[in-house]
Amino acid sequence: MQTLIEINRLNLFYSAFHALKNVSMKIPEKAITAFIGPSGCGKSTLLRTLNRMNDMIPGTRIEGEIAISGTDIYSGDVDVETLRKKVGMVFQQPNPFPKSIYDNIAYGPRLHGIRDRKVLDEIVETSLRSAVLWDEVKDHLKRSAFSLSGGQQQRLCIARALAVNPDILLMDEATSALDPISTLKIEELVQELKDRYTIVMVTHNMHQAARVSNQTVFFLNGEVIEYDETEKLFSTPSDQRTEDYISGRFG
Ligand SMILES: Nc1ncnc2c1ncn2[C@@H]1O[C@H](COP(=O)(O)OP(=O)(O)OP(=O)(O)O)[C@@H](O)[C@H]1O
Repeated sequence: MQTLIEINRLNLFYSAFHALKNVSMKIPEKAITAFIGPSGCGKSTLLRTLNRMNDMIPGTRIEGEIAISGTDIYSGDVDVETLRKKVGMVFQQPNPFPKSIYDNIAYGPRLHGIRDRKVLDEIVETSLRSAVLWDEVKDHLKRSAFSLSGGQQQRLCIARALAVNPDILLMDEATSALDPISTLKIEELVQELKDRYTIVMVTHNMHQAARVSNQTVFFLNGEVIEYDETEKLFSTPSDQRTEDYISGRFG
């Protein structure tokens, strides 16, 4: 598999607190990479570095390099808005805007200057289809996004992220607030999306990582202990600490 994201000796500090320690890894293109590890080990922090969401947290300092398609995203000439268009994000709690279903999806494209109604209609339909939500909402596009169930809202947020045509989709525990059936739907959706997008997901659920991802990264106390093909990491991990974690001996 081709590498899309390359992280090299990354260190991240929240003021004096050293949250990521010398992290290096390669994230393959058009595949699903899962971050696992106990609470507070740095999974979300690393995820947020990939579209520079940590820039918004005062006191955050970064050393090292993250290259996407060979470009260092922390170098001076990178435009953060363009980066975030290419690297979309979905959060733990579905967070639709207080707008209609249609306007949630059209929001990003409009922000990027698309005004033509026909073009917007097409983007709305394609994005909702990609998020396997179209059939459920096509007759009520003017309704508030809040009229949808939690699982539907999360698929709407995925559709909203897809509407600006990203290459990468970051998912931060995107199913942990959902019921098992909605979770399964999102897992199936993610499997479909991986043919077109590079997906990086943080999950607390090891079974989910094992079911869904191609590559798994195990974190402990801000360090990457190991990363490998998911099947290999869960069947024959190389580090005793990974073995202990996946067999439930700690964490
Ligand atoms: N904005 C912040 N300011 C200071 N410390 C932070 C901040 N965000 C996270 N941390 C600390 O950095 C460490 C890593 O946090 P992070 O949220 O990345 O872990 P995580 O593995 O995603 O945890 P969880 O699984 O509980 O979400 C934790 O010790 C956390 O308290």
